[in-house]
Amino acid sequence: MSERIVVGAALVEDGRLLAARRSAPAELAGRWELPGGKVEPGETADAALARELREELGVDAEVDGRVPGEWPLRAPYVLHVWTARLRPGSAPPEPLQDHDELRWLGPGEIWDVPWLDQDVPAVRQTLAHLGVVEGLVPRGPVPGGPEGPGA
Ligand SMILES: Nc1nc2c([nH]c(=O)n2[C@H]2C[C@H](O)[C@@H](COP(=O)(O)OP(=O)(O)OP(=O)(O)O)O2)c(=O)[nH]1
Repeated sequence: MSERIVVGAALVEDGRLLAARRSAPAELAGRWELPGGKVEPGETADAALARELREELGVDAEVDGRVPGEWPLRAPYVLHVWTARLRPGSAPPEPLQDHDELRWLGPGEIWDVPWLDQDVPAVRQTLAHLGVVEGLVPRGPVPGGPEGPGA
């Protein structure tokens, strides 16, 4: 079966990254992810992400650029991450669909939430990317480093 893309947003505001806690399905509920969803046939990735953010969070977001890399999810899905920001005048994000809690995580808080296992390398790479463009850099041990989880 051919690969299908799930797009996740690195939505950043004031140097903080938005994380969303999944409410379903049961095996993913309670774990945190980058909001987003599946790219539908015929849809571009950035259009899909803007649509998902509108549906799930009620926001008007501008999708910027892709974070290099792709991360395997349950086959046939792979996760791509794009940076995004709220457009001026957008409503603040609310957990309307698929999520029951949202958190804006500052640089020292990124690893305070239990991300989905498969998101850990994606978030780590996203931080490295955002560190360059946003000054959002993690402090303390980084998962995947010598002492962290997800190595
Ligand atoms: N959105 C998102 N989904 C992720 C991430 N990590 C991860 O494993 N997933 C999984 C959860 C789901 O099985 C799948 C995405 O499905 P979804 O339920 O968010 O997408 P959707 O809104 O298009 O779903 P659907 O109900 O229309 O089928 O990818 C992530 O960081 N963001």
